[in-house]
Amino acid sequence: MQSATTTDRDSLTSRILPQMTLSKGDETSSTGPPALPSDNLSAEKSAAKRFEVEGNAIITGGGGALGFAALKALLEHGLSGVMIFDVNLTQAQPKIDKLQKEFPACQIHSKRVDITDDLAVAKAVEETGNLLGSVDHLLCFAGVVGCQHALDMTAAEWRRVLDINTTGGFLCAQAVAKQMVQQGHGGSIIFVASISGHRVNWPQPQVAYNVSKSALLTLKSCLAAEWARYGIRVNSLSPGYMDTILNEGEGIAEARKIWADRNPLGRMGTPNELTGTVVLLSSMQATYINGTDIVVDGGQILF
Ligand SMILES: NC(=O)c1ccc[n+]([C@@H]2O[C@H](COP(=O)([O-])OP(=O)(O)OC[C@H]3O[C@@H](n4cnc5c(N)ncnc54)[C@H](O)[C@@H]3O)[C@@H](O)[C@H]2O)c1
Ligand SMILES: OC[C@@H](O)C(O)[C@H](O)CO
Repeated sequence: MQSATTTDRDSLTSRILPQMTLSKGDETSSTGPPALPSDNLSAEKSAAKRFEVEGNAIITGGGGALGFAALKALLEHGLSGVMIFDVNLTQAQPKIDKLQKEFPACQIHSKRVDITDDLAVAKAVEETGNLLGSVDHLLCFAGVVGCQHALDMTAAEWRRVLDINTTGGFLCAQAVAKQMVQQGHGGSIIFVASISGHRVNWPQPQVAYNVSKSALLTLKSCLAAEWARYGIRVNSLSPGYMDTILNEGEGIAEARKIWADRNPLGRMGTPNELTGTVVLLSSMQATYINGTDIVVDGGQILF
């Protein structure tokens, strides 16, 4: 049997799918998958230049350790403008101001946004589009961890973790995808999942966290399949144990030792060891990478 052509596939899709409610740009994208990105892969672009990151980004949790390291790396690779959404910018704002001085040609903005608030997210994404001229990348770093035994888990704590880590990611992706569809030239969305989405953490009990990250991996796959027709690539990365404030605090010293002992490289990772993957997925080198997850864990999940 012959495989379905693009036209067959689109006609099938339009019969089966409910009507999309996206307004501007939707009709132009409904005739088939987007063409290859203009001349960005042409021979005159050197291999190094293909790692350049074009356009503007929203980074949720950009005030945190991993999000901030990613932001700096993206600026080093050519990002034009950025808006950080973070619920707590108190510690981060002086670092953000310093970064603006290091990269005077880039626009670096931050906004206090709770990513679980759908109306606030939609408004903030629209404002960002108006301010920067476009939103071409979304990187979802905002997240929280919680360590409770399943038998002690309250409904409120379960909902808090899922709401921030999973629903918050969906709300940001949906608002940004609507903006990207209107812009008409696609974009890149990256969720920050975790090795916790792939397997159960040890020794800490983290049922809500693990479920939230596992759901994020499925969310990434679903959106990658749905939004490729708009030129939007959706991927995720799964860090292992990184040395950030998320993994500090009372009583965690023993766990840190266990994590390092069970890692083939014998140590936790640093925020900068994640940035290469962030740049790769955001760059023109990744135009055919869609719906995948990249584990950056020093081999933690091998043991
Ligand atoms: N550090 C690790 O070992 C590790 C490993 C795997 C995955 N991750 C994931 O990476 C991401 C970043 O981790 P990190 O180590 O930088 O942690 P972090 O605590 O330094 O940063 C998280 C940021 O998210 C923000 N945030 C929390 N709730 C929010 C909300 N409702 N709205 C907006 N912002 C909110 C926080 O204010 C903070 O700035 C998280 O999603 C985390 O689950 C971390
Ligand atoms: O699985 C690794 C991370 O997601 C995280 O650092 C850890 O589980 C938090 O305790």
